[in-house]
Amino acid sequence: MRALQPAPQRGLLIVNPKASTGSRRRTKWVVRQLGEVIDLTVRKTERRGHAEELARQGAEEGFDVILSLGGDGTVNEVVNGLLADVPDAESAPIFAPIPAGSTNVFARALGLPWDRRRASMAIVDALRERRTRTVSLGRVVSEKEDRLFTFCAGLGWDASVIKRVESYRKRRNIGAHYARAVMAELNEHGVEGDSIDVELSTGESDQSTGMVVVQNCAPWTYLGTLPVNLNARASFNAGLDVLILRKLDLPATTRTAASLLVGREGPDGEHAVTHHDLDGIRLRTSLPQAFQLDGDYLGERTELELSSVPGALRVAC
Ligand SMILES: Nc1ncnc2c1ncn2[C@@H]1O[C@H](COP(=O)(O)OP(=O)(O)OP(=O)(O)O)[C@@H](O)[C@H]1O
Repeated sequence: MRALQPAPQRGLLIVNPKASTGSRRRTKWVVRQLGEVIDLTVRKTERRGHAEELARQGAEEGFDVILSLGGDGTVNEVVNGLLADVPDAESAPIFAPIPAGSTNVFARALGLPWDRRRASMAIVDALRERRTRTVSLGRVVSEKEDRLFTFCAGLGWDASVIKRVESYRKRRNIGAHYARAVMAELNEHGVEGDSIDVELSTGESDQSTGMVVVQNCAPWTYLGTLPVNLNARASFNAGLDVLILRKLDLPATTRTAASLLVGREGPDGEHAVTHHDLDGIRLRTSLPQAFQLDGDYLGERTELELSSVPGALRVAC
C-alpha cells in the first residue's frame, strides 16, 4: 500500500508587474516552477498599496503560503498585509520573497542567492521540503503610520538620498543613481541636518545631526554584490540595532563612507556609534526630517517609536 501524501500547500503569488527586474517571461517561469510544488493562485498588483490588500485578503482566505514577486517595497507590503489580522506568526501564512527588484535586501539577508533564478529555485526547494524559519521584524509607530519593517528604517540623511534616487526613477544602474544622489545631496544640503534626539530602551540617550538608521538584520543595503554594513551585528535572531551619526563634517563623512564600503564591521568612532539588540528606540526632531522604511521614502516625520517584534514571521527558506 502506498503511503498517504500530504495535501499540497495552497500558495498565493503576488506579482508586482512594475518591479525593476521583473518581466512577463520571468513571471511565467516562476509560476511554472512554483506550480510543481504548491497549488498556486497568481494575483497582480495594480497600484501602490495593492500588494498589502491582496496579502491581507489571502491570509483571510486561508492560503498556507503567500509569496511576493517584486522588490523590497512589495515585500514590505505583503508582510504587513499577511500579518495584519493575526495574533502571532503561527496563525499567519508562511511568507517567501522571490526577488524581482534591484537590490532585494530582505531576500538576500535571509541567505538567498544573489542570482535571481537560483534564489527562486532555493524557495521552490524549501517549499517542497516544507522548510521554514522564524524571523524577527521591526515595527514603527509615528504620527502617520503603524507599520512593520523587514530590514531597516532611517531618519535624516539616508532617507533624503533615497528620496532623490526615487525621483531619478531607477530603471537601471542603481549604483550610478545612488552616487549621483549622494553628490547632489552633499552639494545642496551638506550632511548636517536638524538634530534628532535619540532615546534607547536601555535608558541611554544621544543626539544626531546627520542620520539615524535602525536595522532588523544586516546588511543595510548592497551596492551590486557588495554588502554595505552600518550595523554589521544586526540579526533576525536579536532585537534592533541602531547607528547614530552624531556630528558630521565632510572629512568624517568620507571616512565613514570608506569604512562602509571597504570594511565589513561598519563604522565606529567619535562621529558614529552603534547599539546592538535593543527592544526599542524613540526618535524626535524639532523640524520634520526625511524618513525611509525598507528602502522606500515615505515623507517627513518628527517622531518615531521603533520596536523589535521577535519571532514575527515564518519564512520558507
Ligand atoms: N501596478 C503597479 N503600478 C505602480 N506601482 C506599483 C504597482 N504595483 C506595486 N507598485 C509599487 O511599486 C513600488 C516598488 O516596487 P518594488 O519595491 O517591488 O520594486 P522595485 O522598486 O523595482 O524594487 P527595488 O526598490 O528593490 O528597486 C512599491 O512601493 C509598490 O507599492
